[in-house]
Amino acid sequence: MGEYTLRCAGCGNLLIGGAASCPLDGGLPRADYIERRFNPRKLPGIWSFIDWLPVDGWNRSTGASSVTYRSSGLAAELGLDSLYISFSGYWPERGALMRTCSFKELEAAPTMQMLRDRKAGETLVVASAGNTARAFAEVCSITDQPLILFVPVSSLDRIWTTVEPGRVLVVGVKGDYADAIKLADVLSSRSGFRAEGGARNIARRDGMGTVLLDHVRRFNSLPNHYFQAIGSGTGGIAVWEASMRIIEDGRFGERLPRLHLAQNTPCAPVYNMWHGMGSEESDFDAYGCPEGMHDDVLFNRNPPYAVPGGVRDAVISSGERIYGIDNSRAVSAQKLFEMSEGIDILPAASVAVAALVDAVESGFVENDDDILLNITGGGVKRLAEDHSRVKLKCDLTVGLRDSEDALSSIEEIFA
Ligand SMILES: Cc1ncc(COP(=O)(O)O)c(C=O)c1O
Repeated sequence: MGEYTLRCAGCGNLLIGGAASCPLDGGLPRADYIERRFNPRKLPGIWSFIDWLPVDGWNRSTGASSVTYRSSGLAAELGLDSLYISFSGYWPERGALMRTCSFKELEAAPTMQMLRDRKAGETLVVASAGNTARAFAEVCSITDQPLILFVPVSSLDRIWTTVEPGRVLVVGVKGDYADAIKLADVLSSRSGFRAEGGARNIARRDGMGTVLLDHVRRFNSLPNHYFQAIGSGTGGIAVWEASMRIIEDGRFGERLPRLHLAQNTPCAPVYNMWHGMGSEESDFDAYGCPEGMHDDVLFNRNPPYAVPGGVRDAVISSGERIYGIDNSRAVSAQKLFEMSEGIDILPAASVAVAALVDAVESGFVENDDDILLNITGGGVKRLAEDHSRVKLKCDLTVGLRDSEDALSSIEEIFA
């Protein structure tokens, strides 16, 4: 089981009592696991990495892992010798069994297990524009844990499960993802509720870090490059942290994989900040963000960019770059991937493919480099061939200004 002490990812200060933030510099909490060797166990899915997950137990019915394979189709199109694809989604022919079809399932399963281990009986509160909500709804329905989801009304169509929905309350928010986060924050500050925590949630990060661990388990070394589409960038931080643990083991390489993180322009706060451009809310309002994005799940107004242990530290420490991908490049990349690999992918994932195409064209990667491309979601069409989906009904709709009565009634229901 993943025994650890909690430390600040910035200054290394020991954090007590599951702190979400370092009192000295505000840095992200990071699990410092007692186990220093990479030693996957004979357990199903992500639970095989249990020594580096902040959980005591595991649940056989949850925890589907990503699948890593060596590409031939896309690799040939791009002239790459060693392109590895990490696929999070549903593609049983490759062994990928994530029925909610995105890497958010890697976050949901250990988060719910950690909550169960704590035995505090709290109800988890999650704000999401889609894929995260779906992942948590599925996992909580399987594990029979209560969950409250705050989802922008425009994203409600994305909330479905492949099992009978459990104790999941769906709150439709009249507003965008940022408004959903504000309302979730208000509710989770009340007694009996717990915020999921976003980038500050170590279970979430270490769950996503298993993408890198699966690559190392299968191919016995760290890749030279890692490509991913980001909104908050938490997956990038997670892979950086997992890589540091692997390097400490000493058997799989000494160099951190270079992080190539990609955002969908013009709604791209991390890209703007990295390139020294303004990232004011008003800039994005002027573009009407997230409207018109190739995938609006990639828009996060407040990413953990400058916080100690956050995205900026990860990219500086690992080297490489943050890409701005416009819709037309993302559309072409999606077609290229689906045609060459033979599986449908979520639009968000195509932004990472476009970044890889850009890197190849610009000479940022060599043909014989080991490259890990994270396809963060896919297989929705493939899933429809095997499983039916249950759309979750919206239990109530609230706006930022008229939320108090609704929040009080939720408190009563879940008290
Ligand atoms: C499929 C997919 N890829 C990538 C991302 C970006 O993840 P993050 O916001 O953690 O950077 C998301 C976010 O929801 C997603 O759903």
